[in-house]
Amino acid sequence: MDILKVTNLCKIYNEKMPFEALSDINLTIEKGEFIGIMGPSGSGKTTLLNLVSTIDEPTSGEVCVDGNHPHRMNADELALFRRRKLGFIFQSFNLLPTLTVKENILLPLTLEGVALDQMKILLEPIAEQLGITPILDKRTYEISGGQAQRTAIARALIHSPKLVLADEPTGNLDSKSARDVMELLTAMNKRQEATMMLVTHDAMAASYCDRVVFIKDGRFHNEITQGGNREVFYQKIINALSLLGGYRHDFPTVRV
Ligand SMILES: Nc1ncnc2c1ncn2[C@@H]1O[C@H](COP(=O)(O)OP(=O)(O)OP(=O)(O)O)[C@@H](O)[C@H]1O
Repeated sequence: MDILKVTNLCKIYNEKMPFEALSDINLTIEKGEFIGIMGPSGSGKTTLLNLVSTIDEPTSGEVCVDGNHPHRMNADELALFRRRKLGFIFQSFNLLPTLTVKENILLPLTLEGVALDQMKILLEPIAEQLGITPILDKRTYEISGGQAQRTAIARALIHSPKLVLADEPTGNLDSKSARDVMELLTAMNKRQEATMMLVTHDAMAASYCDRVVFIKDGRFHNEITQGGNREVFYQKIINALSLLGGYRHDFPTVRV
């Protein structure tokens, strides 16, 4: 079953000079799949994420999430669609500093008016799985980067969204925390059958995905699948990136 279907997606930015940032992108993500999107700087990854997350409008083409066409919705429908169907994980965590870890995680349920006892039932297992039960009452400035990202993952998943969108989730983490976060994301992907799309420059992070799609100059370039061995997949990703011809500094060749 398709959770995300992107059809002939194009984006032309139209400021002083029209610029085609995304051309004719087709992408299908099946239920439970964990997909990475990679490509050199300026290749259109953020543009694609912004169109799928409905932050921006396509020039042409379709985005379909779980049978819904968000770009055909009015503002109220779109707000509900984002809240119910999507989960977001950002490089900068985007937690609210005035709230505790627990309040941050519960935010999607609070907005939906979920009863307190139901919130507790949903919170306990996810906090346990992510190892953040002891810090639930802390404020976000009292926790580490790795703990902040685990909090953000809990918030993104607590309402069981159809599609989780992650934008460089390891970008602000040291390599140990980055690895921990990717292992947790993979575990949550498997356990909750959460469908995930991750945009990253980091080959280590991408090696946790089931499939990596490469884009270049706004166009689909190629894709590779993991096949069960993450170390081998990491090497395949590094090879694919070198063939893509991005700038050397784009792609850290460290850490498996
Ligand atoms: N608002 C905008 N107006 C005009 N051009 C834009 C706009 N946003 C992005 N672009 C251009 O579109 C292209 C794709 O940008 P995008 O941010 O999607 O790339 P990216 O692959 O995410 O890059 P990076 O890895 O550096 O974040 C780039 O050439 C960029 O300069």
